[in-house]
Amino acid sequence: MYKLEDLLERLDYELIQGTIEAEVNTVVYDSRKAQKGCLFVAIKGAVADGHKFIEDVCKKGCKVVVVEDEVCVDDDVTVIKVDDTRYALACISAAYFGYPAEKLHVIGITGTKGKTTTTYMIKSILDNAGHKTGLIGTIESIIGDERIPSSNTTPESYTIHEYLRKMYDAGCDSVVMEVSSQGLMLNRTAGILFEIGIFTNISPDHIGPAEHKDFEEYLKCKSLLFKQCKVGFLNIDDDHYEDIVQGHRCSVETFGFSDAANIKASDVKLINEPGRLGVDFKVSGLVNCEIQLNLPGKFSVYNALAAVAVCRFFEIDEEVMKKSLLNAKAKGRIERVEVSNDFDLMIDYAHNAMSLKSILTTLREYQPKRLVCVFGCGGNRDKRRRYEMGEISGEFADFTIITSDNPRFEEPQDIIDDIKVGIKKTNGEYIEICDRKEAIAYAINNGKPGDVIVLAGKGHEDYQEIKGVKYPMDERVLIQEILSER
Ligand SMILES: CC(=O)N[C@H]1[C@@H](OP(=O)(O)OP(=O)(O)OC[C@H]2O[C@@H](n3ccc(=O)[nH]c3=O)[C@H](O)[C@@H]2O)O[C@H](CO)[C@@H](O)[C@@H]1O[C@H](C)C(=O)N[C@@H](C)C(=O)N[C@H](CCC(=O)O)C(=O)O
Ligand SMILES: Nc1ncnc2c1ncn2[C@@H]1O[C@H](COP(=O)(O)OP(=O)(O)OP(=O)(O)O)[C@@H](O)[C@H]1O
Ligand SMILES: N[C@H](CCC[C@H](N)C(=O)O)C(=O)O
Ligand SMILES: [Mg+2]
Repeated sequence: MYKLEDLLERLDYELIQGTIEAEVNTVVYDSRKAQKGCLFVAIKGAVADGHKFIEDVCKKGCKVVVVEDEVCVDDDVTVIKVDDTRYALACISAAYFGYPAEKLHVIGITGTKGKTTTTYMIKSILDNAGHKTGLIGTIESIIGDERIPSSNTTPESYTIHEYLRKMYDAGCDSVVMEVSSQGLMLNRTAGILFEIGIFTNISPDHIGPAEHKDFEEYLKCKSLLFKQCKVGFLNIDDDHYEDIVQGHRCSVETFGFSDAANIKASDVKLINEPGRLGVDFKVSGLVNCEIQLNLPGKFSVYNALAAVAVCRFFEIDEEVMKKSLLNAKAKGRIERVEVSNDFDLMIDYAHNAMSLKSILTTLREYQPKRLVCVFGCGGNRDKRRRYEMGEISGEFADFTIITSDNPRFEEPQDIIDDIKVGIKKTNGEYIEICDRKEAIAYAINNGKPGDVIVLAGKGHEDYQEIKGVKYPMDERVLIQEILSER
């Protein structure tokens, strides 16, 4: 049992009725999980308002409700009023799980692109150096040997503290987590003092009715991380570096190609050898060494520089760092799959115009004979992605194979038709093959020496979602089937 007073110790609140001596057995923020003796936090969400379920949770035996609005409940229920129930949920959850964030080295990464890739780089280095490192991000959360698939990049605060506690119990000493702008905005990480905060980059994204109202708000949310970390490692080359760093409350170290960077990259060499599409570069400033990556492009250099900064902080042995970075990879992030000695194939998670442009322009620098892009777009998602990705692929790939992604509740052909509107604005050559496996087979079976094929959009996903059902579909498996059927 937990004493309410203890759960509220870091929160400003008003006791409306009842007593802070009350005891509760669990904390819930979803009425469907309410049970006898629980504390319920009422959250106003994008779709529902938790306050509407208060009568229901009280009927189920809830002892304490934490609210923003006035509510009418029986006298035996304690009512706690706060300004922001999401913030309250974060404070209460931290207390409920025994403040696990304070028992771990917590590294948070924010930015529009590169978060997932950089978390895996850092986890791999720390683990190889003898730390035991948990991970929370877009693909999954990793707690010791357990891997839990994610539904959000940065989960709700309750889940974060639950996972951090499990990590601590599993013997982890550190955790690296993606901190999305929505996570910061919605107080999912409120109350956590990150030991390290990392900023990769920012460009317009996640702007829309369910996300941020405009770029200014998006920018402001990302900068919040540097008001709640001890040390910040920031990309100084980003156009919005000054905006992000403004108002910071941490010590700052910068990375980038700029001369002003504390950790500076130079002498970039793009490597295109049989079996290795990568990049080598020199690091100078606070760290002096040479790094080799088996990931292509300048953007991979940025992700690695952030990891190098973390290594300096943890005093990681240089050889361990270099070896770990050479082997670093994240599932579905420019993931190279061996299909032929003649040409390369990558699985990538680019699912909007910005990331598709970044992956295609990066691969173009390696001067492939042809750059072939296989992609579709998700159904029931922003339609602009379709026109824009069509245009990008038409402009930056030599040949596009338009196919299906997760059609969800839409007709795949309608989505393809939208993509065609974009691609037709360019002179880009394309064909459409709705079935994703057939599309990939076409790309592989028509691969020519020197080609680079990108399968964009599904990255780590191992399913295809059609009309509410997730059917197994892993591009790695499809490729093996295609190769064995040849
Ligand atoms: C818009 C948004 O951020 N939605 C997130 C949010 O849902 P919500 O709080 O708005 O939920 P809601 O359905 O309106 O319900 C409000 C409250 O009523 C409660 N409720 C609801 C129904 C009921 O019967 N009883 C009840 O008590 C709910 O439990 C909730 O507490 O809280 C949920 C639980 O934490 C999230 O899973 C959900 O993320 C959705 C799936 C989402 O798509 N979010 C995106 C915008 C997002 O957060 N993305 C970022 C970045 C991704 C990236 O890096 O690209 C992320 O971190 O994932
Ligand atoms: N530093 C970077 N700058 C620009 N593009 C990048 C960078 N790192 C990776 N990318 C590209 O963006 C895609 C997504 O990368 P990653 O998953 O690491 O980013 P993320 O910030 O976690 O994105 P998301 O918000 O989609 O989860 C990659 O597949 C790659 O094409
Ligand atoms: N978080 C993104 C992922 C998209 C991945 C892509 N495969 C799709 O289904 O559109 C979204 O849900 O819009
Ligand atoms: Mg991510």
